[in-house]
Amino acid sequence: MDGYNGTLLCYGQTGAGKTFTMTGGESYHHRGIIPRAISQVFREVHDRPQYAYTIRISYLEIYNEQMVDLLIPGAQAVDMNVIEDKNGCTVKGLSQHVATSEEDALNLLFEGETNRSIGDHALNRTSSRSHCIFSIHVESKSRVDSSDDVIFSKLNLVDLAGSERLAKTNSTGRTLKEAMFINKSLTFLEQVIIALADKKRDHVPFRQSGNCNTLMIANIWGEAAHLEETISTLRFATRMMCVTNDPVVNVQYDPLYEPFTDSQKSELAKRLKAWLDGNDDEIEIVTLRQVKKS
Ligand SMILES: Nc1ncnc2c1ncn2[C@@H]1O[C@H](COP(=O)(O)OP(=O)(O)OP(=O)(O)O)[C@@H](O)[C@H]1O
Repeated sequence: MDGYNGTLLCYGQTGAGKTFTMTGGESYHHRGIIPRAISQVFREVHDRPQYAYTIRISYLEIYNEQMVDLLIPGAQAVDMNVIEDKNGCTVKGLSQHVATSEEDALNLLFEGETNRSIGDHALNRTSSRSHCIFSIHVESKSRVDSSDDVIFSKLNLVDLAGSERLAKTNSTGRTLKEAMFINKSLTFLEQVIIALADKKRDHVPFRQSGNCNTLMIANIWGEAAHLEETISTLRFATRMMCVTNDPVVNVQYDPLYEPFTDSQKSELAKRLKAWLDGNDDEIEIVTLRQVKKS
């Protein structure tokens, strides 16, 4: 709520409880981190009337190396690119939906959930076959001070697909192909974390994401049969703990609040008068907002 980006991700072997942690079980009592985060965000919005907040939601799935917008009905892999700007990485083309209440945001979560790719294998009947990123975009502006600063931040809630030993999941055909993509992308993630954790390395094999508070939840399946996977997850978590980050607040100047020159003011006054007289219907809400400010 204060302008820092945050990422929370669940990592671990298939069936260890990542989706259960992130989204939750069927009852309200077992709701996961995403619905809890949504509640908390709207509670904070309510408790901070001195700020005007706009909350937007996006829900991205990465399935077999293709990006899918889960909030577009009949979601297909559409044209989206990852672009990097000073606020970090953004997916261009991914839809963002304004949520004015907790209920709106939960509906978007459920809508996205129904579009997710789920498969069935020996270790999990409802295994996520993709990586999913539910993002809460927060934009805020003070209502009380005269500053024109707008603060942006983003909370990414990430449910990674599970790492899996192909022999254990008896995967064949489509499930096998998915598993190979999942394992490949998790290997890339591991390489990035190893590089970020190693202070002596100056090359990181991906974009440096930099300004994000990051928390990883390591999900394990605590049975002897899964000891090997548990050790591998804990080893990865240990590496993750060595990564340091330097989060910053994302502030931008709102160009809509640029002060007007005298000639712009008189032009606006003329157009406003015409609009009030019913002779000019081209004035938009944005213009009225500018006028109010000036
Ligand atoms: N703490 C828990 N309490 C009760 N049930 C749980 C718990 N954790 C996981 N489960 C159940 O175990 C099963 C597997 O969990 P889940 O689908 O969350 O695993 P996952 O790590 O997301 O697996 P995958 O990587 O294959 O998607 C689900 O039926 C889930 O409801």
